[in-house]
Amino acid sequence: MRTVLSSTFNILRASGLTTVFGNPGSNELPFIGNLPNDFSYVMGLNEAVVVGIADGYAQASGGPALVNLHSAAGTGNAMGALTNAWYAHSPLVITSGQQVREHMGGEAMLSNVAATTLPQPLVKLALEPALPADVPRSMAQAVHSAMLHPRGPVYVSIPYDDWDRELDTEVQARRVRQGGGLPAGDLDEIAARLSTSERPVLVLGGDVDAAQANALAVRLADRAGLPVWIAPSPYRCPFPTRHPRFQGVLPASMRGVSAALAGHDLILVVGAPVFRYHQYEPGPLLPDGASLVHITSDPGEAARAWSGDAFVGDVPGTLDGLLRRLPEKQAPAPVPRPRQVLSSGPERVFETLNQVAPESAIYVTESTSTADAFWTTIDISAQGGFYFPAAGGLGFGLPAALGVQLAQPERKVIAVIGDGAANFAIPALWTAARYDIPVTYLILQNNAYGALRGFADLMDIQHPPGLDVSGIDFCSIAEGYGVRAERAEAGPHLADVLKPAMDADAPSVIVIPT
Ligand SMILES: Cc1ncc(Cn2c(C)c(CCOP(=O)(O)OP(=O)(O)O)sc2=O)c(N)n1
Ligand SMILES: [Ca+2]
Repeated sequence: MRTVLSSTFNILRASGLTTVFGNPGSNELPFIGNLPNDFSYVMGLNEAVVVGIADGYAQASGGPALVNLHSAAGTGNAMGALTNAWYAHSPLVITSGQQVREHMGGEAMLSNVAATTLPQPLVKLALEPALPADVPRSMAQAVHSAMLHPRGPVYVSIPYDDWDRELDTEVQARRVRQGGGLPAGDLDEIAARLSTSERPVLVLGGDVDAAQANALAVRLADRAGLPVWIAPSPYRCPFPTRHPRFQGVLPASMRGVSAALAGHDLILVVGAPVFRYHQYEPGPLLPDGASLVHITSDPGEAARAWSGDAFVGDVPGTLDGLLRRLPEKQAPAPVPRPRQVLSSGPERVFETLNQVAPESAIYVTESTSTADAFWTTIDISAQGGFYFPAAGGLGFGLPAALGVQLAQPERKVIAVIGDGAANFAIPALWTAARYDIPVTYLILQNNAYGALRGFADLMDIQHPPGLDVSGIDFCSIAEGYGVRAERAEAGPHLADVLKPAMDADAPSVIVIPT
């Protein structure tokens, strides 16, 4: 018998969406209780964990991820994680169970009263089908919308009495393809501006890594002899950090960006907003004498940028188009930057990771005050080697590391989490143990919201409350969720602890006082 449920499963199967990341309520049982044998369910103990796992999975797999949340309360719990998914252009297909249609108007318990407005503005599309027969088509629309550039989360609220309704016709799975390369005239103009500028510089954003275009970016930098910066507040790593042209991550302020790029006459930004500033340090938007060309697949980023001429097109196609227009000559290799050997706790941790982590390791980080030390020290060369909460919303690292590991089982995922951030989604450790997902977690324990101490100084705010998070025994908490844990010092023997933990095919937590 053809039902809304069977037809929806056919649509999901055709889209490769056979893993459901969820946390259930009674509204969701008719859906998850009838999953076909080729579907699986990955549970998080709250919806922030569920969406964090799905976000990591979607980003690391390059495809959509299917989420199932419980009505309004579950959607509300997920909103923090959705801020990150939104800014990471993460294609999440979020379904939420709705009360039966007869109960909705009177707001019976577990009614999602404002289902299509509740997740706004953090979804591209929010649907609640007007009739049961439209659920399968709505699901197909949601999947295509999530995957069309600019990609992003979508939301479908489904009354739970829809699932067993019979359907007269089967909704057929459809293919939707999207073009997107820049017109030849635009590519000619950008290539000409690159060729005629005296001191051009390349600034790359996370969308380059999301588009699997790092190698194209390296070829462009080498061909045109460009120094390369990563755009402020990176959520992915678009360029090898040991490449001789790599200069570092741009400071996340107007004054900082202009100071770092001073002396360049053309700034070519690819796959990043212009720019994701963070700390407010007013100053010139561009250095004297500089012009900016901005390439993005997101019309919203193009429209709201503070400066530059923007071209909306897909990142790989544009990089490839520019390469075809630049002379074949290889610019002379620059002198490699001297490696700074730093000795503070976090730097020693990152140096140790360079020694023991495999080349293909993937870092998921959420340790805000150590970000500069991380980018100064860590070796990241492989595509898809780094994930950070795109909106800075804490509670990403612990669950997203699980999603990344599920999507990339052949690569080692190492999560570096601040002792403050760890508390925002600590129940993710239960999922790590339950599904035996072998992430190695490093919790850097400085007993403080270290980044906020820095901001308090920057903002000249004396001794604000709420920055002390001392007294947390993460080893007991981890063991309580079923994950092996130990403490280790950031010193010469750290490798002796990290190596066996990383080699073990099981999750582990290593707490490092810093
Ligand atoms: C959901 C959420 N809540 C609060 C914050 C504010 N916040 C907070 C609370 C930070 C402290 C992070 O402390 P940590 O221990 O994780 O890392 P550091 O000590 O290295 O800064 S950084 C920051 O922006 C946030 N970003 N996201
Ligand atoms: Ca901390």
